[in-house]
Amino acid sequence: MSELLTHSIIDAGRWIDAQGWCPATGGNFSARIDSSTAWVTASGRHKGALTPDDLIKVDFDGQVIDSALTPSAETLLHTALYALDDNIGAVLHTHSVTSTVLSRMVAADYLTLSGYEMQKSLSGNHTHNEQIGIRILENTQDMRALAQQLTSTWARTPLQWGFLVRGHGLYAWGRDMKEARRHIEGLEFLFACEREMMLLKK
Ligand SMILES: CSCCC(=O)C(=O)COP(=O)(O)O
Ligand SMILES: [Zn+2]
Repeated sequence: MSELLTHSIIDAGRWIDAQGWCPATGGNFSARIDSSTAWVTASGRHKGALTPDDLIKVDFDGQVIDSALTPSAETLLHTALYALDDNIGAVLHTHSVTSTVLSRMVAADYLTLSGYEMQKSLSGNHTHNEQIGIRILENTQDMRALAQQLTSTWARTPLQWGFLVRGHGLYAWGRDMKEARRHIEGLEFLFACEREMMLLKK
């Protein structure tokens, strides 16, 4: 089971790198093991060339279990998501050009999307006609503060599919790695469309 999980992270990393969404050690990934632990990528590794040795078991306080390696600097965002929603099985974080730029072009707390058929790539969406909001959190190097932003926004309104961190990148999740991959791919596609629309309107 654990081997399946670790390989799902390694495969996701190769795929994300092939899309150009995790340049220069950017991004990090994780998969839930059980109700209190997850596998997360080690900090500072190129996420397109991960091996099983680059994966670390952590608890939901971000504490390392049985490893001398340093987990992702952003581990607390992954573990906060697992603690917030028992249905989250995998989390992917990308540093695409589109997510980085778009999150700086929109000044508001939410990016609103509507009118796109590809909204249906996000679970629970059955029409292009709905308005969907993707929360934009303010970036900070203080991961406890960023995890706190996430937790307090969630307490007001639970988030779905993913969120942006301004000038930084995208987090997306799913019930399992397959769904997390669909959500990150769907969101990246929708963001690319939105960025293109904004540029054409200028
Ligand atoms: C050059 S990447 C800057 C850190 C970051 O935002 C990231 O996603 C990667 O950090 P990690 O510690 O997971 O390697
Ligand atoms: Zn990052």
